[in-house]
Amino acid sequence: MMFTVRVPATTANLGPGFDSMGLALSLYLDVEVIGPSEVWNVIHDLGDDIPQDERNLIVETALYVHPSLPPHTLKVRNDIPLTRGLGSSASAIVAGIEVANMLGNLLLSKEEKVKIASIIEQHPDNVAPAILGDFVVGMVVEAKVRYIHHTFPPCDIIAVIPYTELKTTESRNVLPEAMPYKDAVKASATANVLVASLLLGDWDTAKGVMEEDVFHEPYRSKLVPHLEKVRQVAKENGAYGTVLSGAGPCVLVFTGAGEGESLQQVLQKIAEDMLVQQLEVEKEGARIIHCINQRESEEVQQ
Ligand SMILES: Nc1ncnc2c1ncn2[C@@H]1O[C@H](COP(=O)(O)OP(=O)(O)O)[C@@H](O)[C@H]1O
Ligand SMILES: N[C@@H](CCOP(=O)(O)O)C(=O)O
Repeated sequence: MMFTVRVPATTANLGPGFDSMGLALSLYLDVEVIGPSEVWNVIHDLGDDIPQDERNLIVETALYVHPSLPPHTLKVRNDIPLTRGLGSSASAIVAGIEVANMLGNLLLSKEEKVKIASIIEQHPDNVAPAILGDFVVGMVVEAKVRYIHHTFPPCDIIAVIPYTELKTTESRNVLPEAMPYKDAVKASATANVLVASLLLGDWDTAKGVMEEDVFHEPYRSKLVPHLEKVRQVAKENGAYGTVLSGAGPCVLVFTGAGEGESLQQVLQKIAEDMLVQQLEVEKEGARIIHCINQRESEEVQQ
């Protein structure tokens, strides 16, 4: 069987929803399963740091889900920039689950995929929207995964993506071990109001709290000096809100539907050394975009 798995990029946190909220975006990782081979072989152009054998995250995940899976050759096409805060590692994990599901004929449900991926990642904010599409609010506590999947309210989204890397592990290392009770109550209240307003499509309320995160942005801002400048210019131009995408360094700006193009031009002027790109909400999530069984594949080759 030959098939291609497509998995979208994601943005996690949306400001106050640290480790809990995420949104699927219109950049994609495609993994084509070419056929059986003697050893695992991953063809890609992602650089020498990304393994091409069974140590590759996609294969590692597939073997975690189905340890006796026979080796295959995979071909990767990826327009999700790595280590930028757009969920490339989560997409690779989800692709691995989809590969195992198809090759092992496991018939996993979406819920089972979300559970497996969230336990691997320890937080569902990237993997759940990568699997389900659109907007997900979720949690993993002691291997229990709970989530709500919902439509994100209409808006335009601009991503400001530096050409420099910031590994998620590095960006998590600057976070504190604990926070005072009073701050935790404020952080929770802010996230609660944000999620309630997003679920109701109430941007007026959402925009008041989106930039009020207490959990992570205050600690990470020193690693992403462009966040404040982008936020200020976006606000001057009427945007709803600006947040760090995942662990950064990408910054996302949410603005009114139809206003993205002009805001993109303004932001490109102040972020000349970065990629400024308008993205859509990806509604569908991970899927098989192309599949032919062995017989059809032999017929194609004749
Ligand atoms: N397509 C891929 N194939 C294999 N490994 C990948 C792939 N995409 C990402 N990764 C792994 O994930 C790492 C990036 O993860 P991380 O630091 O969490 O950043 P991101 O915000 O992009 O998820 C890469 O350095 C690489 O090890
Ligand atoms: N909640 C996590 C999300 C990391 O997302 P990524 O796209 O940067 O991998 C965090 O903020 O650390």
